[in-house]
Amino acid sequence: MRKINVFDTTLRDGEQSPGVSLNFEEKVEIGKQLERLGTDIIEAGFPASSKGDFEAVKRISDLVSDSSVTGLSRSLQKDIDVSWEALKNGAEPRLHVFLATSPVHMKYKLGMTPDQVVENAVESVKYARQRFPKVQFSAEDACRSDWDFLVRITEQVIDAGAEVINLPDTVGYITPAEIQEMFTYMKENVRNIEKANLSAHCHDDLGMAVANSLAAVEGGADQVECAINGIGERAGNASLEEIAVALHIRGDYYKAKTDLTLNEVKRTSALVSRVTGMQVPNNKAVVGDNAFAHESGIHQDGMLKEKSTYEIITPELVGVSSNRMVLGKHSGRHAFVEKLKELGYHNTTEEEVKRVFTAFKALADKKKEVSDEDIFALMTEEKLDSSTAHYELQSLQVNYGTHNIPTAALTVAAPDGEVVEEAATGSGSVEAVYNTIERIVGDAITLKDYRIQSITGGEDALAEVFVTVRLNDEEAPGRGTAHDVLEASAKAYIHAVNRILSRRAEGMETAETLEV
Ligand SMILES: CC(=O)SCCNC(=O)CCNC(=O)[C@H](O)C(C)(C)COP(=O)(O)OP(=O)(O)OC[C@H]1O[C@@H](n2cnc3c(N)ncnc32)[C@H](O)[C@@H]1OP(=O)(O)O
Ligand SMILES: CC(C)C(=O)C(=O)O
Repeated sequence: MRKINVFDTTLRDGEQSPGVSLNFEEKVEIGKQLERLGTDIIEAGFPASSKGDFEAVKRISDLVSDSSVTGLSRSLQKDIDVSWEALKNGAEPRLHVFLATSPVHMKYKLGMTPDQVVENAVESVKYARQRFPKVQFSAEDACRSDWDFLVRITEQVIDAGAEVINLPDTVGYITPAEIQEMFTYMKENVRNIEKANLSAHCHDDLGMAVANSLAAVEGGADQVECAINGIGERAGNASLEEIAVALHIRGDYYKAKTDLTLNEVKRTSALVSRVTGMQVPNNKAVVGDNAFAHESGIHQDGMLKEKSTYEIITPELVGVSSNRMVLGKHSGRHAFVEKLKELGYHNTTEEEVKRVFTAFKALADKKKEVSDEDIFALMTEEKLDSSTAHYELQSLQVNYGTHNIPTAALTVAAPDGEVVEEAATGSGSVEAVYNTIERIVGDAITLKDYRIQSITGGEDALAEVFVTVRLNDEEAPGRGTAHDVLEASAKAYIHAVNRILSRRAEGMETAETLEV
């Protein structure tokens, strides 16, 4: 296995993400975490760009000993001098100096001829080598540069003392096949290439930064430059975690590996996301919240039988505690029964599972994700309420408007099996529902207490209603759970009535038994 050096640029190119500006403490915290992650090189900033960046690069360079710390410099002696001041006390000071090599950059941005660019780059590398033990030269916009010009400048900066040559895809333009061919070309045509390592630094403008970095490795790159969560200028850099995990999982194909401590990946990603304020999308590979979540019934069933059916990366590999089975509208019975067991329901009958699964599917149609608390509520209803089911709500419709009298229409299965339809008005929607139930039961019912709470947070949370009602001389509490507040209110009321009727039936049974 070939070792690939990981050059992290979260603190330099990553900080160039529009809207991101890290203070001293934040940069140092990320620097320490990158060392824990095991990155070979940490590009801590651009020392000549500001006093703050200078101080942060200096602090990280002084503090970090297990990674080599570097800073970026233009091809100017004053930038190199400032970088030396920031990095000189580090364990392995290294300079990253760059100059553009593409026709468009040389002509319009730098106003230099190709010969002047070569001359200037060589001078800077020689100057830097008088201080730094290790110098990396980047040919900015290499992927839009003439390959033979790249060969020429590379040979000369290697002769001047550069030991790493970076060929960046500065504007995210190249394709995987092209970059692989370009690296192969450089390996085959640069006469002194054995004295230097080649590095790839890819941007994601066309969404190919990770694919291009891996293709560069196939073409012979010894180093990849990347950022945590793929942050960076414009659409960002290649994402470090995706490259590292791809090399780990597909080492059989790439025949290459990194020395990263992969189980620090998730923690590093979370830190960078929190500190930069750049949220990681849920569906982001490796570190997104959904990366180890399974929602559909067929996938969940496969996972329960054998994890490798649908999981090529174990969550533990990158420091995520476990995968997640999300119960939602696409889930099936296998995952549902597994969840019941996990929640401690070991002795459920097939009939119970069937009924609760039906209620779960109905809820999942209305709610994005069914939580453990929701399932507890459904099971509580099943366990406690099916035994007292005298009246059973079948459907409910409420008509409410600020200028109308609220009207409710309910369909309820009565204790004798008859399906009754009734309607009534009220001063509010809940009262209209309760007046309708009173008509169906055919007896005076008084509401003594009414309380409502949501079971989980969010707009689509389940509502739980608690009531106390009085029917003739008897009082009973009732509880109802539903996605809708009015349905939960109706269920709670009917539940209380059913309890009173059950109590009466039990009393009668006892009296009859006593008589016998
Ligand atoms: C591809 C990349 O990501 S490169 C890194 C980009 N990162 C940054 O630019 C962040 C930090 N930059 C800064 O803080 C500032 O741009 C500074 C301090 C570096 C320079 O600021 P200023 O002196 O105000 O110059 P400004 O940024 O406007 O222009 C850049 C100048 O550097 C020149 N330049 C650009 N690249 C290089 C280079 N590699 N070597 C030498 N000069 C360069 C430009 O031609 C321009 O020169 P000019 O003023 O003679 O036209
Ligand atoms: C300075 C270089 C490496 C760079 O950031 C780029 O070309 O994108």
